[in-house]
Amino acid sequence: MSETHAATMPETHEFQEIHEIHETGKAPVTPQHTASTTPGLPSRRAAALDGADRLAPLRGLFALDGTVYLDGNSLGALPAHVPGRIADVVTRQWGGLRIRSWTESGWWTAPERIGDRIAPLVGAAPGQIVVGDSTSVNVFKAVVGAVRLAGTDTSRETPGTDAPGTGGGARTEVLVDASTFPTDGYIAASAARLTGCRIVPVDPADVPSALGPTTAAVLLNHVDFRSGRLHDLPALTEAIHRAGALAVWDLCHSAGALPVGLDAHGVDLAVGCTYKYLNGGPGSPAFLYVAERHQAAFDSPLPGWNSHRDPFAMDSGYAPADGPLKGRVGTPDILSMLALDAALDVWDGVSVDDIRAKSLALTDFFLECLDERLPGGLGDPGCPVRPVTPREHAERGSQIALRCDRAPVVMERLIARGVVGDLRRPDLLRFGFTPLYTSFADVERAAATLVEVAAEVYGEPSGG
Ligand SMILES: Cc1ncc(COP(=O)(O)O)c(C=O)c1O
Ligand SMILES: Nc1c(O)cccc1C(=O)C[C@H](N)C(=O)O
Repeated sequence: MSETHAATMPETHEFQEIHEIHETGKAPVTPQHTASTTPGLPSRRAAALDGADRLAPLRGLFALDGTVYLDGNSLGALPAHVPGRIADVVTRQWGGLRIRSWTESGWWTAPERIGDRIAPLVGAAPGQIVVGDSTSVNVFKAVVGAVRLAGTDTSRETPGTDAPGTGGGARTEVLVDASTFPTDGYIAASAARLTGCRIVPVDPADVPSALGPTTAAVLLNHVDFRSGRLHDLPALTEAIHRAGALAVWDLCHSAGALPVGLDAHGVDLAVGCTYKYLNGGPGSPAFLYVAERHQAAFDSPLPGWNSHRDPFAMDSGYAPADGPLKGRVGTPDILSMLALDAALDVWDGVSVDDIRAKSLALTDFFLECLDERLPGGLGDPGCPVRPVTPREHAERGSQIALRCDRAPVVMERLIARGVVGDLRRPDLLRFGFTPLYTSFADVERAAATLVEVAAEVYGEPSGG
């Protein structure tokens, strides 16, 4: 749990102090901050960048304090209107309408309705995304579903009865990103065992050479959760298809952060969480995309009653619904789902291309500020932090990860000074940049505080 602890919010007095700096432009003088280099006011450059930023007004839609919040790649900030909407769901819909809300408040159809709201953000036409369950559960549905679509699930009671059957049992490998977020690796390994496949961990760059006639499916992360590296979804999907296999993408770190183009690039299945860049709240439900062309043959390994063609027939025999509804399982978590529904309102009229442009400008500016302010710059051999996120825009997600051998103490002190990133053990500092609410002034303050903390920590005997 130490990562979670490292991301704990500052104590109240620290909040107040930072708030004061922000509001008055003057750093309060305390023993800890006497020699602070934290700029009171943004530089002209940061102010100009903020002045020219057409997404800047969206910041006002979020409940933010004086903290610089750079952890939206783990848990997005709260859109300010969500508590009111949830209060209405609880008191009027649940409290007043009670069971009538399943129909009158649209509860029953929320998974596919909200899926259609997420669709344009990931480049999907309506009718292909369903919201519900966790990302982990959706990885299971997608990987087993992909292997079945490849026609190679050797463990099925009636093999080949309703799958296209392109492999005739020959496609027995599932390739998985070797540096994947752990849950994907665990679940894919279990999915492979259950379908009579073998799991093959592979570096995403080596996927083209690892593909072959035995590959059934490939599970990849669009953006690596540690390094922030963006993988080439169009090229990898194409290579996977050339080998006759199916591409399953985990979009947790790209949905809401950059254009994905699911339909345009012919992705087969995809999953993603909604609590990072989509700001759906802690534990908000994940989403599952099944490309329209696969929906008829998609055979969910979790065919719960909510995916039945006529759930209230309470039939003992299973007959799947059409379209994305096949991805549903059991009763949706309505409170979380409707918090997400409300949170998605901030996207009305927002272009994902604008989000991407700002994301790259924010991460460029962060690196630029560090380069200017760290003695010798980021390239100096003695520099205490080294970027592991690629500099090339085409390979960068919306976070910057810095390797730092004293990362735990550096992140603890950053958080104590109101700059919230997170730690991935043993030596990674992660900073996520959510273009909807992060300003260039925030970025500058984060960089200045990091320079200040690094000077302090590296001026002390190690172990401190
Ligand atoms: C790439 C990736 N996949 C999956 C998950 C986890 O999914 P779940 O929603 O099941 O906790 C995360 C983050 O928690 C993630 O970063
Ligand atoms: N899902 C999380 C949670 O329930 C608790 C703490 C962190 C998370 C995360 O999302 C971690 C995140 N996927 C990561 O990139 O590290």
